[in-house]
Amino acid sequence: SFEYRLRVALGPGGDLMLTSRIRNTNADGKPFSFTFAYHTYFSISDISEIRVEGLETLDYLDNLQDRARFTEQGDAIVFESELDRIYLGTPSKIAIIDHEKKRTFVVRKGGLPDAVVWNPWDKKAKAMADFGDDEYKRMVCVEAAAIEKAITLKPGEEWTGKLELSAVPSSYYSGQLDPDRVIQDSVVPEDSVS
Ligand SMILES: O=P(O)(O)OC[C@H]1O[C@@H](O)[C@H](O)[C@@H](O)[C@@H]1O
Repeated sequence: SFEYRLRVALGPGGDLMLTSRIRNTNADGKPFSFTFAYHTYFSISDISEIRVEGLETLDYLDNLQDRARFTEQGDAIVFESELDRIYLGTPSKIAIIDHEKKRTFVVRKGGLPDAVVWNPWDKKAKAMADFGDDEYKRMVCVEAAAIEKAITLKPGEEWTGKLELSAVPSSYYSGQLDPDRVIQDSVVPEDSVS
């Protein structure tokens, strides 16, 4: 058995912080193992136009190919068909850049080494009962996760997994891959950036 506690905090600027704590409450001395993902869906202008940055050059398991392992080759993730991947050993910040809406979502995480990126595209969207046929065009799912290596807790041990989501106004400058810079540069006029 286990105890799960979720702390939800909304910051003054609208940032959302989720803190999950899971404790093994087994009385019989047995360990408890689990995998974890915050299934966060982001509202975007157009799935064909956005980029996900921060996962380039990383290895991923492809859920559409029996979790075969590949290495990301692009300088950002772009979407042109169904995609369902588990990126491994990811940095603590990932950016979802929506040029059309001039908005960047920044995902910050702790205790969660992996990141799932998912969009069902048209065929799977049609097959899902709780998902509109066209809704895949305006969403992307980026999940802070611990999947490749299950977390194992001894009795009494506790694990903490944190997620922080923020939306910042932004223009996308080609080649700007660091989410830190996206935040800092978001107020800099476009013509002052080389
Ligand atoms: O409907 P949910 O629980 O948000 O899950 C959606 C997707 O979540 C992802 O984590 C999975 O990799 C996908 O295969 C799955 O379809």
